[in-house]
Amino acid sequence: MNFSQPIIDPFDYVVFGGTGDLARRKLLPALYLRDLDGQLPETSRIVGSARTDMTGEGFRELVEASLREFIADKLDPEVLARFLARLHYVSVDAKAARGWPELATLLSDEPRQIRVFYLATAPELYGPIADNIHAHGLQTPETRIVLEKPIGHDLASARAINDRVGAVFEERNIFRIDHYLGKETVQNLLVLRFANSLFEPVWNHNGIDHVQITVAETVGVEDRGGYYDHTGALRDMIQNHLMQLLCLVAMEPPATFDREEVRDEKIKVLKSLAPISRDDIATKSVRGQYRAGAIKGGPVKSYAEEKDIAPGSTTETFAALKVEVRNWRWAGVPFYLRTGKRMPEKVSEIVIQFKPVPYWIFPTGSDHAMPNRLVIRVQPDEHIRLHLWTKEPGPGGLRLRNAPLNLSFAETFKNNHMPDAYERLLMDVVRGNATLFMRRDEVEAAWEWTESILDAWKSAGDRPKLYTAGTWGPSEAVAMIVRDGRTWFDEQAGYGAGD
Ligand SMILES: NC(=O)C1=CN([C@@H]2O[C@H](COP(=O)(O)OP(=O)(O)OC[C@H]3O[C@@H](n4cnc5c(N)ncnc54)[C@H](OP(=O)(O)O)[C@@H]3O)[C@@H](O)[C@H]2O)C=CC1
Ligand SMILES: O=C1O[C@H](COP(=O)(O)O)[C@@H](O)[C@H](O)[C@H]1O
Repeated sequence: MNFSQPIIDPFDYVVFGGTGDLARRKLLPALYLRDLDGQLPETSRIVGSARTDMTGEGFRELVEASLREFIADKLDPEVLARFLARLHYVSVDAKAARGWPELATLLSDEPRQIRVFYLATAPELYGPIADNIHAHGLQTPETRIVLEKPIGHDLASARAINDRVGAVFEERNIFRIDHYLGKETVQNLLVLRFANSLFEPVWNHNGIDHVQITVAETVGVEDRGGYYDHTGALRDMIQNHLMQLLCLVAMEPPATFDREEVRDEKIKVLKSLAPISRDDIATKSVRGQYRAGAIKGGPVKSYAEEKDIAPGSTTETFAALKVEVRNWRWAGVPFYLRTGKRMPEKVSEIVIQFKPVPYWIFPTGSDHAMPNRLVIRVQPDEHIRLHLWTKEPGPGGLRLRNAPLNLSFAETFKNNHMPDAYERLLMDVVRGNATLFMRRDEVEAAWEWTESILDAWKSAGDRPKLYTAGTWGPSEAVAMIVRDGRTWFDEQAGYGAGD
């Protein structure tokens, strides 16, 4: 067993929605992996909860099957037995009285453990669950609540949830999760920017031409059509994950790594975003929806044919935006954002495109004089590549080649475990460390800005452009950036060489 992580304080983790997709695919495997790492104290318990009637034994079987499905290669029989023994199940209806007294009885066995209520349910249940926690006296001084994204459907519903949960829990005990903040490469953005002296002098409109943020997925909506069809890519991905990435790229250095200081700087970025109005949507936004196509050689159906999608749905499965951060540092530097389902590959990446040198002195290659570029690959094949011009070795003329300095996580940190984002975040909740979680004002500022786009699309009656599954979205997304004399970064296209 590897005790590489300090054991944390004993806890009871109550997962509402404990039988759902998120709990089975991410939360319970993450808790198992922390147990495997020796981080969970002996008395810590995990309580699954949902409306479905199920015995503790039934829940343990469900969880074991999930672990075998999602992390089979990490299963150790001794740890598995220990982990399963921590599991309990209580059938609770979030909106009714059923099950709450039983949950209270179970938790009262360990009144001194840190208590976490993780709400892996639809956001409409967050208010009722908070009320019931209060009504049944389940809160101790060391009780935290975790809210999954999306926090609401728009600004008004987000405020209503925040008000209702905030009436029961102090802000310091509310953990609004955005799992992108738990990704190693996303946390590393802060280290890259603020622990190295190299970048800061050019990390502004003097040194940077533009920024691209791409979060592409090969999957479609899978079994989540019911949720996705009234959500869409803007609400599902841009309002939260891409906004957080943008904040980490654009924020000012916080005075310390204190949670409030980091979050204070992020909110300033969100408040600097120029709204995208109805007049802007044609030039600054693209909505798309996939039609049938092929992913990695296999045919896939259209969005319209997926399960639980309303006939004639106009929900976007792809969105691209040109975003302006209106402040001194970023004046005139566009941030191009795009995200979509059924893209050719799963890749999340941030590209910082630097400006060219002021004058090209080399006799050849000027037509290829691609300026330096920093590529931060969030996932998969995590790496940071700084593309530089270099002399190609060899006799004769001076040949220039654009080649990357490559910091590959897999190679550089061969012996380190790359934890899943949820592993880190679930433990941060127990520790009471909210640095990597969103504060109320951040969520609301992100909604306020997102809503400007949703309103503009709605009032213009904007319909998504169809794109073939397995492509990079509608051609309008290419046109949006090409109009500015730029292109989306494509690593496969090569780095260019002058000769
Ligand atoms: N799945 C994912 O990859 C991600 C999901 N999320 C968010 O996490 C949340 C959960 O998503 P997901 O797991 O996919 O959803 P699922 O529909 O798979 O699961 C929902 C869970 O909630 C339970 N539930 C529903 N109604 C009630 C109720 N009235 N009282 C108590 N429990 C209830 C369900 O069990 P039962 O029917 O038995 O009550 C089930 O366990 C959503 O907000 C989603 O947006 C966020 C990021 C990624
Ligand atoms: O929050 C969500 O994120 C996933 C993508 O997460 P990743 O860690 O696999 O990049 C997305 O599929 C889902 O629709 C969305 O709700």
